[in-house]
Amino acid sequence: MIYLHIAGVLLAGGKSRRYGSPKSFATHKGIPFYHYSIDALNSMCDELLIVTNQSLAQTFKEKEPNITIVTDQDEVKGQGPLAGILTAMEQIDANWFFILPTDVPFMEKWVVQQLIAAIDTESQVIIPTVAGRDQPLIGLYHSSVKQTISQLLQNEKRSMRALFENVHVKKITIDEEAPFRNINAQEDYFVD
Ligand SMILES: Nc1nc2c(ncn2[C@@H]2O[C@H](COP(=O)(O)OP(=O)(O)OP(=O)(O)O)[C@@H](O)[C@H]2O)c(=O)[nH]1
Repeated sequence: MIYLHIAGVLLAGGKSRRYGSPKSFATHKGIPFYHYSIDALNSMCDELLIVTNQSLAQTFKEKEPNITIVTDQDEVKGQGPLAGILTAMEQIDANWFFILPTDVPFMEKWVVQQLIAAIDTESQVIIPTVAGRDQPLIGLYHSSVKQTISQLLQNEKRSMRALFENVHVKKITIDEEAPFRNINAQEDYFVD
């Protein structure tokens, strides 16, 4: 078996316009939303990285002194999730990058485990499909997609769809929907 170095990456550089205040630090059961993603990645990954923006970086540093915190690279700053993924790939030398967004407070470790178990030699991106919808911000990105992301952003193509048209994507169907609930606006957050 070949040893794979997997970096866990929290994407937390968004603006939370719809939510109205930084989603990362909103709480579920007294714990900040972002921490559920960190918990799911921790122990499944060889190292952790938080990619955020200038206005949140200091708070993350205070809350997580043992995790490396970076902000989007200047050339791609604020260009959305692909900017965060590219920044992580420039920062860390890993085979795979497990990406999670900051706004999935019902995320669970088994999701991370299941996707890592799907790693093979052909795929470059491995994402879940849940209730018929792809979840592009929850999944594994191989280091070989870095150049493609860089080129897309240089051409101001920021969508995950544009990336998926250019790389080998493997989709894993997952039946349980609960861990994938993401919170965009205040009304999205409720506890059953
Ligand atoms: N590093 C980084 N992460 C981002 C960027 N844009 C969005 N994200 C993250 O990607 C995930 C999904 O973001 P969205 O909810 O679509 O966008 P958002 O900016 O956080 O929220 P809205 O302003 O309401 O659209 C979240 O975890 C964001 O923090 C970015 O430019 N850089």
